[in-house]
Amino acid sequence: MARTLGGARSGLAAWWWQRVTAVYLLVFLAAGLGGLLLAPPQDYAQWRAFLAAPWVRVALMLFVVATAVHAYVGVRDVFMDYVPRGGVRTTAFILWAAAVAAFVAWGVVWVTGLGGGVT
Ligand code: HEM
Repeated sequence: MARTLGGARSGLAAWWWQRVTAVYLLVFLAAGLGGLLLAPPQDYAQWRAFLAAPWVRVALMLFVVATAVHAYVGVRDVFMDYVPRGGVRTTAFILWAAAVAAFVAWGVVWVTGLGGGVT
């Protein structure tokens, strides 16, 4: 019984994380695209200053993390629903986790390098 409840809770947590991250992704994209359309940086110097602003970097880093959590949970759930338990499913989990980890590593390098941060 306890195990059944635990399973239900972890499924609920995954469901919650996927929706919370989906909301952030939608708000980030709408606000980001809307803001850039309304007041686009006019030249290279303005783009650099914009991308170097701490709040922009925090928002972009959250975007990378939210995308990673959202994509990891969502695709993992697809594997759990459609791939039978066993070696193939385990291999799929490992490959997918590695791909998402690589994406996060790339995102960290990308965001910290914006505005000439690593030069
Ligand atoms: C900016 C990017 C993205 C946005 C705005 C977005 C948005 C959403 C939204 C609104 C949902 C529905 C959530 C709900 O049912 O309550 C969803 C579900 C989902 N997303 Fe994303 N998503 C994005 C990127 C991704 C990526 C990169 C992946 C995987 C590689 C992904 C995989 C999924 C999966 C598997 C589901 C669940 C579908 C289902 O349960 O039927 N999403 N997404």
